[in-house]
Order: sequence, then structure tokens, then C-alpha cells
Amino acid sequence: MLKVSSLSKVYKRTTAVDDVNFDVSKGEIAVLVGPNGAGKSTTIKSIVGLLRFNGEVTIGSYDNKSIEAKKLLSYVPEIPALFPLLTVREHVEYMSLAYGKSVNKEKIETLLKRFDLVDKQDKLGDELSKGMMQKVSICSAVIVNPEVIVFDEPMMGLDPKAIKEIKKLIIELKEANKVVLLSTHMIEMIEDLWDRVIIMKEGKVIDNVTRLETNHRALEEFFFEITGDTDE
Ligand SMILES: Nc1ncnc2c1ncn2[C@@H]1O[C@H](COP(=O)(O)OP(=O)(O)OP(=O)(O)O)[C@@H](O)[C@H]1O
Repeated sequence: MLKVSSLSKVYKRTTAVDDVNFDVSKGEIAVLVGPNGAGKSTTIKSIVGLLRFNGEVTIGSYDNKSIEAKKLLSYVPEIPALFPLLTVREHVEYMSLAYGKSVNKEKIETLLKRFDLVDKQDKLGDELSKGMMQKVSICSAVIVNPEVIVFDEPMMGLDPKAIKEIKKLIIELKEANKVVLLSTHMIEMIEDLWDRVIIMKEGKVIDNVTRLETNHRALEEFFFEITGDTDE
């Protein structure tokens, strides 16, 4: 469903991503992990259409730059980018409208409740804490019922209740047969979530396996073994 083929990205002097290939199927939670500077964010930004790159990314049968692909995809960036003069609720409503969907007040209410935003719903984008912005960003990505959802460090800056909630949400997305791709450094928080791990280092994918293929190994231990980064 999400297919990344021969993806490379060179910034002025740096090859950030070098011939990256992977697929994520419907109903699969894929985690993109790797040390700082491995190329995770560059890969994600290429997939969601924020960067020019060499290679091909397809969503379903559509090139990621097409409108058809964009309709199927939503994205939670590493750093939330909100409109300073829209309220919390308006952000979520706006996203529904931008994707050509009607505003489902009941669904919005439920989402805002899950992320403790009901009493903040009339606050403006620039009146929110970083964690609250992150929660609005998550609600805005989920409200459009995307087939493919990409999260870049979704747990960063969230309080424990919101972390629990986003983990539940990710499992619900999987159960609804969606494609989930998420990058994170918080490996211990995704131990019970992942179906596929894609490990990047120095711009390359150095391993890409399913949980089954690792014999249900602990991800943290597997990660250190593959990357060779140990604290011993
Ligand atoms: N806008 C940019 N201009 C030049 N080089 C960049 C730019 N963005 C990223 N890079 C470089 O590309 C490489 C990959 O960076 P990227 O942000 O994709 O890594 P990452 O795996 O997401 O890292 P982190 O875990 O630290 O967020 C790094 O060497 C980085 O310095």
C-alpha cells in the first residue's frame, strides 16, 4: 500500500538518504528507527511530499505527488505547525474540510475528549503549550480517516495519558486496516506496538524485518545488535 522505491535525497553536501526501499502493508504498523542523523525525517518528509527527492513513493497505485495519493495520506510532523489564529476545534474542522469531508461534530468531540482538549477547544493555536499543539496535530491527522498515516516522533512532548491514548489510537488504526508508519527514538514505548521495523543508519536501511521474523524479540535489544550502538 505504501511503497518506497530507490529513494535518495542529497542536501547540498550531505547524502541524507541513499537508495532506500521498503513497503508497508494495510493493517501493518511499521516503525522507522535509527540513530540521530540516520535519515528518518528526510525519508518521512519525502514520503509526505514535503521534499524533492530521487526515486519513487507510491500510495496505493498513486504517485505520492498526485492529488489521489494526498487524499489517502495524513501526517503528524515532528514539530507541530499550527495556524496561530485558528482555535483547537477550528484546526480539526479545517482539516476535515481540506480533505473534502463534512465536519463530523461527534467524531471531533470524541477525539478532543480522548486528548483532554475539550476545555481547550476555543484556545488559539499560538496560545497552546507544545504538548497541546502535538495533540491538535494528532487529532487533525486522524479526523480525515486516512488510509496511510505517518507519524514523525509522535510521542515527543506528550504527557503519560496522551502517550497511552496515542498507542491505543495506533492499534485502532491497525485494526481498521490502515497503514501506519512512525519514526521514534522511544523504542521502549513501541515494544508492544510494532509489526515491522525498518532500521536506518547513515542514510541506508540496514535491516527491515517483521516482528515474526525476529521471533518476537525485544526491539531494543534487536536495535542495538543491528546498529552496533551499545552503551557498554
Ligand atoms: N535541510 C537540511 N540541509 C542540509 N542537511 C540536512 C538537512 N536536513 C537534514 N540534513 C542532514 O541529513 C542527514 C539526515 O537527517 P535527518 O533529519 O533525516 O535524520 P534523522 O534520522 O531524522 O535524525 P534525528 O533522529 O536526529 O531526528 C543528517 O546528516 C542531517 O545533517
